[in-house]
Order: sequence, then C-alpha cells, then structure tokens
Amino acid sequence: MRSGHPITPNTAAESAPDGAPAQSVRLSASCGFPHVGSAPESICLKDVTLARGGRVVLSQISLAIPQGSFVGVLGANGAGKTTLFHALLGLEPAVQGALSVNGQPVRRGNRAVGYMPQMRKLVGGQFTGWSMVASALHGQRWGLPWYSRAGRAAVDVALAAVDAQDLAQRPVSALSGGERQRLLLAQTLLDDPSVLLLDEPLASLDPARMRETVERIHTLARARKMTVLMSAHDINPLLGMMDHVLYLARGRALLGTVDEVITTKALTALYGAPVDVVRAGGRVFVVAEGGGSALQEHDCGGCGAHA
Ligand SMILES: Nc1ncnc2c1ncn2[C@@H]1O[C@H](COP(=O)(O)OP(=O)(O)OP(=O)(O)O)[C@@H](O)[C@H]1O
Repeated sequence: MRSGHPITPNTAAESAPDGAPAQSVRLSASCGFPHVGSAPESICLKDVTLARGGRVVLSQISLAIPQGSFVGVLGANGAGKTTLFHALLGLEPAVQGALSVNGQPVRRGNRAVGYMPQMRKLVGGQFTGWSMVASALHGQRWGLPWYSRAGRAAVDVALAAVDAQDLAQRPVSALSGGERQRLLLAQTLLDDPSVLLLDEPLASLDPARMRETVERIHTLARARKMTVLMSAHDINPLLGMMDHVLYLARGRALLGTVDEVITTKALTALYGAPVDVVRAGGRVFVVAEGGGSALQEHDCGGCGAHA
C-alpha cells in the first residue's frame, strides 16, 4: 500500500471539479448541503478527513448518499475505499469532520450496517456453509454447537436470500470463490441491515460470476431498500446497476451518476492529471497518461504528506 495525500479542496458532488456537472444535486435536509438523488440521505460526510498510519488518505470530503442508492466506490489501490468503509463502521475515527449513518453519528457495532470485508484468503475452511454463516450471528463464536431458534431461522433466511441453500451442508474448503462470496454476503444480511458496505466482493471472480453477483446484490438491495456501497477496481461489471459512482483519487472524492463522473473532463480534474475515459464495445476504460488503467495504478502525486 502506498502513502496518502496532502490536504486538498473537497471535490464531492456539491463542489464538483470543472467538467463534473451535478444536475441531480439537491439540497439535503439533514446533511445541510447539496447531494445527489431525491431520497433522504442514508450516509452523510461533512468535511471529513481520514488518515491511516499518520498519513491523510481522504481530505475534507463532504457528501450525502440517498437511502436505497446503489453506489459503486471506485479508485486505484490505496485510494481510500477500505479506509472510508472502516470510518463508516466506526473503526477509524475521522481526523476531522463528522460521519453519520441513518441520521446518527457512526458507531462501532451498529447492526444497521452490514460489512463484507475483502476476501484475501480462505474463510471458514473446515466448516459447512451453514456453520460459516451462523458464525456471524450476533454474539456467537466459531464452533459453538448451539444456536437459538431465531438465530437458526435467520441463517436459513440469509442463505435463501443469496440462493445458497445448496451450500449449507458443504464444507467451505470445497467451495469455489463465487460460492464463498455468496456465503459472505449471507453473513452480512443476518442483522437485516439498511446499509451494506461491500469491499471488493467481485475480486477473483470471473466476468460471468461478477455480473451474477452484482445482479444478485442489486436485486436484494432493491427488495430490502438497502443502501449499498460496493468497492471495485473495474467499473464494467457495475454498469447499468449503479445509481451513483463515488470515485476516490488523490485524497478527493467525486459523487454523481456514471454520466456525470466517468468523463474525461471530470476525472482529469479529480486526478489533477490527464485521464481518458474510453468507451469501446459496451465497456468503459479509465486510462491514465501513458496508457495504464487509472483504476489499477495509484497516482502518487502529492504522496507523503502527513495528517
Ligand atoms: N493499517 C494501516 N496502517 C497504515 N497505513 C495503512 C493501513 N491500511 C491502509 N493504509 C494506507 O492507507 C491508504 C488507503 O488504504 P485503503 O486500504 O483504504 O485503500 P483502498 O482504496 O481500499 O486500496 P485497495 O484497492 O488496494 O484495497 C494506503 O496508502 C494504505 O497504504
């Protein structure tokens, strides 16, 4: 992971950089500043600065995400996607500013917020699918032999919600990456959250599984009226599903619709360096100067500043 960024002006939707028209911006009731969409906001950031290891990662961000919005969180390695999720979970205090979820200040252990961390290694290898999901029941621990009737029912409902009843009795070690992702998603649903934070749930899936996963999450979110923030390195599997994009780069954030944010002009302004948005074959590519993907490489201009 690379380092953070110097403090830079806020570039969220209400003060988008040149080239980022914010037609859908309206005045938020409780956030107190303009935001995208027409629903009441589910997530508010007011002048928020976040740091990791003493380095500023996101600087003076203000934005509001409406309830029920499906948001793709994009940005290169180290852009601050996980840091933002941790802050919304109450795990990383802000250096400055205020974050709220459903009108309340963020707090650790808020069961209204479901979280699926990045899956970097095998989770729950020796357990069955059912036990792995049950292990996330509130107050439970791995391997406990007994669950309440309500807890068991919640596990069954969560497995059904992600079409994973057939995985319930199979050992997790024998499941594919996509099948394990479904179990992890089921875990996040146990507490019937109103906000889902999904950190790179598409990592290591093939394109067909990526699309299937996005569609499943989208359908679930619509049915349960959940606000979803899903981080990703490729925008393409999310196209047509996102209500909004939250794009992080150089310590700044830009929130809006795909058409507002994913433009050469808007992203060049956000990165502060030439970036091309190229559309080909129904796909979108964000290309940095020199030809590489801007979503794969972290532009470190300004790195090294400390909070
Ligand atoms: N535990 C830590 N201690 C110190 N610095 C950290 C820590 N975790 C992350 N960082 C730094 O914070 C910055 C943001 O990291 P973060 O994980 O939020 O980025 P990300 O956008 O989620 O990246 P990726 O796409 O690679 O997962 C990076 O510069 C990273 O090196």
